[in-house]
Amino acid sequence: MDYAIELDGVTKQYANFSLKDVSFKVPKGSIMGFVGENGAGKTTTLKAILNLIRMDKGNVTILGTNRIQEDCNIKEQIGVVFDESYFHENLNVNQISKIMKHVYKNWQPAEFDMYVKKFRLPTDKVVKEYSSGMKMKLSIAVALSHKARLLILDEATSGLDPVIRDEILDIFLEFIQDENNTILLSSHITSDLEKVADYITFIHQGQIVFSESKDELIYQYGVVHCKKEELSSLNKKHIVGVRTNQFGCDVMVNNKKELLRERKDLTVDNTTIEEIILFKVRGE
Ligand SMILES: Nc1ncnc2c1ncn2[C@@H]1O[C@H](COP(=O)(O)OP(=O)(O)OP(=O)(O)O)[C@@H](O)[C@H]1O
Repeated sequence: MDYAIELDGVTKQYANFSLKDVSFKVPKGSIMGFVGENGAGKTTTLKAILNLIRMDKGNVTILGTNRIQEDCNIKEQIGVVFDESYFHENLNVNQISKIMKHVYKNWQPAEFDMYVKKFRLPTDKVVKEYSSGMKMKLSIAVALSHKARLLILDEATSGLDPVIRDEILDIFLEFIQDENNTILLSSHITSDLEKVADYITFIHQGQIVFSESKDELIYQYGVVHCKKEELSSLNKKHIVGVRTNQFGCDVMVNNKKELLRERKDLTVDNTTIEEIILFKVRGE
């Protein structure tokens, strides 16, 4: 398989936080959803990928190079959206388009105008008069208008209303119809990722908990409801987390097919990405 991004043992130590030995791969032609709680290390990981911070250890290969800082051609092929706006506050969209022509060799003014209309961005206002959602849409419009092959988006859809979020998710799905295009998208909104992601990488306290195909996760994981006294009879190797309540236990398992082969008496319910994450983080 061809990969757009490969992280191998990426480590970064801050005073009160460390990214520990982070390794995962983003296959070309796919959307990878990157999830984790506030402060789990998502932005730090994305910055390490883009060489915006210096890693203590590890290696990142992005679009085939591990020297992104020296490779302007590769930089041109990456569209980046972080949650802060990086456009000058006194510019309007027409002025931004003129500037971008000098930043990107492949700047597409007509495509940019199309996104400006689609995202209903006001052309008569300057950036400082934009709402935070408008600023986010502007960043996404720019990222999509220079023939990028890879989009790296940090919480890019989080501040947007459901209608425009849905439109943008459809644009992302369209973008990866070209199998050379890839998206790495961090988000708290797991329903968005359930809609568009092919793979999910979950980071918790600076460490990767899993990086797997979304369909496999949903197909393999499930929830067993049982009485507390039945818990010890379940094969431990399948158990990811347990939550007890006044009626009994909910048990997240990671191989429902095998468990059902071993225990024909059990019923295993289907689950969601959100539930898997909650069990991993908050399960006993
Ligand atoms: N430059 C820095 N110096 C010291 N600590 C930092 C620095 N940048 C980030 N951190 C710490 O690293 C941890 C992870 O931050 P990061 O922004 O990567 O999390 P995140 O998963 O993106 O969170 P959120 O979902 O809230 O954006 C936090 O505890 C943060 O305070």
